[in-house]
Amino acid sequence: MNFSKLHGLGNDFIVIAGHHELPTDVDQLAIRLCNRFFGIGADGLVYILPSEQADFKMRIINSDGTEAEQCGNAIRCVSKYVYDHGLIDRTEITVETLGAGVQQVQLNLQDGKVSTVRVDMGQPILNGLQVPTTVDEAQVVHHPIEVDGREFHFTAVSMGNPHCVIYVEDAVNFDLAAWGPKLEVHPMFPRKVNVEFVTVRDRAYTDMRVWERGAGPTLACGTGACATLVSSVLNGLTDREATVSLKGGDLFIEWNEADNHVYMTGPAEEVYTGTIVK
Ligand SMILES: N[C@H](CCC[C@H](N)C(=O)O)C(=O)O
Repeated sequence: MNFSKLHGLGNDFIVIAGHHELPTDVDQLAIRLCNRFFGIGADGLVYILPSEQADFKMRIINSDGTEAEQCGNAIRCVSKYVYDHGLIDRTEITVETLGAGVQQVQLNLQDGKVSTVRVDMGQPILNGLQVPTTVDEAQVVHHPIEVDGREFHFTAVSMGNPHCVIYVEDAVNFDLAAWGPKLEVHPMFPRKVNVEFVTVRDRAYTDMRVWERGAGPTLACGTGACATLVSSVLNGLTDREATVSLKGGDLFIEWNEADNHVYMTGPAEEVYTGTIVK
């Protein structure tokens, strides 16, 4: 079975196209192939499948075998793959996702290949029970949460997948491993959660480091960057357009006031193609 290895700011994926449905053991396949010593190594396994409501369907399986409803960096990688590999010849395409509906995607070319991608990530979900969290409020903003005797305050945002955004003094040097795993599985999040630690530098620039649900510390998280911008607007900390600077690089995020949609712009790169022999 052939695959391609692509990444969005170092958040990397094994991409498989040409199938009509997920293999029944896709969870075990993702665990095996994403292993960075015994497999190919990646944060996730992505299938490009046919769709009845969009140009393509994307399914994303985390490296722990759990399926995610949406993935911002992966949708940019999928969009690059289908254009660069000649599966489509348009630069405005649509991609069906499991948990965020059909997304409009704009491809920006350089020397005939996709260099950056602008994705309409849809409307953020802010209702506490719908994110989901156990907090029954219309919006969960600066809400207290305690882990191991330390109190944080978080803002909950879903981009199809759940996010917990926490503001800290120095996100770049924050001890992700100490607190990320505990918050990921906190009982306040019925479907677990992606955790973003953020430091706002000014109204158009934030630093963010992420502990991802089902994948751990990644170099970048597209949906997490969208959640960070939405949270920062709700907390009065940034304007509706800002750069979210991640360990792997920068994403430009806009939360459009007119249509309430969040737009994410960033790169996607293909590193190699290969064949899975077992
Ligand atoms: N681990 C995430 C899925 C990948 C999201 C991230 N890689 C992105 O770019 O949005 C989850 O379980 O919700």
